[in-house]
Amino acid sequence: MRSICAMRSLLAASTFLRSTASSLRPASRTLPSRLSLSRPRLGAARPVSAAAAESRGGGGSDSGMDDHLVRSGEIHVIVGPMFAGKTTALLRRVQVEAGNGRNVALIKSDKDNRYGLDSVVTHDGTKMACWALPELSSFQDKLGAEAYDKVDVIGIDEAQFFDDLHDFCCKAADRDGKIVVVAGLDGDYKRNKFGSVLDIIPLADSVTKLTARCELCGRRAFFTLRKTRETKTELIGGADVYMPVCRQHYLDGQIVIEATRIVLERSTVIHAMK
Ligand SMILES: Nc1ncnc2c1ncn2[C@@H]1O[C@H](COP(=O)(O)OP(=O)(O)O)[C@@H](O)[C@H]1O
Ligand SMILES: Cc1cn([C@H]2C[C@H](O)[C@@H](COP(=O)(O)O)O2)c(=O)[nH]c1=O
Ligand SMILES: [Zn+2]
Repeated sequence: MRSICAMRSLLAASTFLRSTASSLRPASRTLPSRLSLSRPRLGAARPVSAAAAESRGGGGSDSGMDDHLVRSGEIHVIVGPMFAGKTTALLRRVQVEAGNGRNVALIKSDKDNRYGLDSVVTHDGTKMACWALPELSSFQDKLGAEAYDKVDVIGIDEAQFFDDLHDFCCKAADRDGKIVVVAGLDGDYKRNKFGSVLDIIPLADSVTKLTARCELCGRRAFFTLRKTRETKTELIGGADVYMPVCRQHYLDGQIVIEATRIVLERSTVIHAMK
């Protein structure tokens, strides 16, 4: 009996909280055209803190209400092994958004110097101009506050190389109302999680895991095999160093690599003893 009463009071409390919450939530509405010109994407408006509104340059509106409204941000994550089409998907999404009149900005890690630092380039040569940055926190300063405020969509490539990915995505989507599209490796060549990519899954609206084709059998490839003996986690490279493989060929590859390592170590010892 006591538990039924407790359940009833919990239900009553939750009904109260729900009705209070909906009365606090502003109705979705169209922003003034002055804003919609530079910010065509109008998601559901929702409250933000005064400090957040201020940091977005949120002052200066006519109604006073506007200072506390911001578009709802989004985070979309694209993961998979190398050669799966992550960068292709990212560029396509960013180009569609730009075609819809949104202001877009593309960022990649400056660690990836494979094709120079001024553009993101796919493995089959499609290119788009980008900001190559050492860390995401420098983006707002690089762009300037005014330009940052006008950006609707932020694309991030090679996300595994950014240590401040989680913090940046939180701020960009939750505080600043940006659409953030993130492409990166979920796992490294050892199939361990890579950088902070997996840490942003709980923040995401959508997660897409792409697959490549196994270079050895043509089946779906979920993993990236490193072809060299280098063991550091971060090693920039393309098809010269890596290949996409299915589960079976990943495991076979690990056996071959391990066997090679043992043979090479033995021959070094034998050579030293001579
Ligand atoms: N083993 C491979 N070597 C070189 N290019 C490949 C290989 N497999 C696929 N590709 C090409 O790479 C393209 C995907 O490139 P990209 O979008 O840069 O992938 P990701 O960002 O996931 O590494 C494919 O459409 C295909 O043309
Ligand atoms: C597996 C793996 C990859 N890398 C590097 C190699 C490339 O420079 C990028 C991945 O590029 P892509 O756009 O996904 O093809 O990451 C690494 O440093 N360590 C690894 O284990
Ligand atoms: Zn295979």
